[in-house]
Amino acid sequence: MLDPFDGSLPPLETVLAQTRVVHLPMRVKFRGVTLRETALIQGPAGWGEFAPFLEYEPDEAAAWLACALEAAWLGYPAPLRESVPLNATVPAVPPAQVAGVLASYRGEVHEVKVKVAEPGLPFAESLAQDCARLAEVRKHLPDARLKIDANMGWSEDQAGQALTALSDYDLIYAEQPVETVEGLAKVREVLRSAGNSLLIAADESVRKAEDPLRVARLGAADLLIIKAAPLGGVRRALSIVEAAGLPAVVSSALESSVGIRTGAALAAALPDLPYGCGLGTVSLMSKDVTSNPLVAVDGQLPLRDVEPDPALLQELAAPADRVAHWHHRIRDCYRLLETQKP
Ligand SMILES: O=C(O)CCC(=O)c1ccccc1C(=O)O
Ligand SMILES: [Mg+2]
Repeated sequence: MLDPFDGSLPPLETVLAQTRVVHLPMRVKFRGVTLRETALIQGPAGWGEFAPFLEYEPDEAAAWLACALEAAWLGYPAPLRESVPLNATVPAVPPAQVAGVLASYRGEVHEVKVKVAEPGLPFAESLAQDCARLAEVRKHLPDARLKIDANMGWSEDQAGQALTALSDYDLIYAEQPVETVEGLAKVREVLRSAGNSLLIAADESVRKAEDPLRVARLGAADLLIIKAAPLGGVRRALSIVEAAGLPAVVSSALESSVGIRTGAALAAALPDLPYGCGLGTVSLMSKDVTSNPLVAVDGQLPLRDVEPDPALLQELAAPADRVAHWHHRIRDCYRLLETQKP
């Protein structure tokens, strides 16, 4: 694995001493989360964010720590652009809430990603809700580019049906309709045989895969969704995109403005950026660690550093038992990174 630290991580005790754990309340529930718990780490190059979801074990979370340490100790590769085009993200909300979500994005919205296939409902009902949600977005934004994210929520048969129905909303791509790489390839093939040119994007098949390049090798997707943290940092994510040879869209992992800044650095360093990136999720939160949140205006996210506000870090600070839990996570992940050293 590419190791930007060249075998020498910053000392663990320094990392722990420079870590702040915060609670960020969500405006709307997203991926089942109403309160986002995340750790911010300050190093000589700036701030990094360590935000693996609570259920992630160290084997998965270690890459997220590598990303945070890279941001805080090494900084970012040179940017190729000064701002990054974004999509607005609409969680799986009822149609009546769509206007409110869209209103939380500042200025014009040109591209929207809509979450579909929310777990917990029978397929037909969930598809009817997805159609209603997309129709509502289309009603408010007749000219926007729309895309969907199913987060592996469909079987192959369901995906064929759902994508055929949802193609009526003129989508630019569908993110991770099914779970497996083979499934993505099959769904894509079925669509093509039916004369449907809807593009397929791989997300979980890249960020949760042992081999993130398998999707590209098997021709299972038309584009990749990439996230800096689960891929082990900006430099490693860039090398994966280069090796894959597919267009890429950078997306958030529901971080504060600090983690969004890392995503922006990744997006800004990509030679090609054909779609809006999913880095607008700060707008789905009601609090942030800075009074100057890294949000897009008119769909463009400016590339700038983010400095958490000490008063906000204090106000949003997680209780002591949660801090102890995150120190534990960091220790476990750090040990794994040490053993993964080349
Ligand atoms: O891509 C976006 O528009 C927002 C980010 C997003 O959807 C997301 C955020 C956290 C975890 C997973 C995902 C995902 O893309 O599946
Ligand atoms: Mg996704």
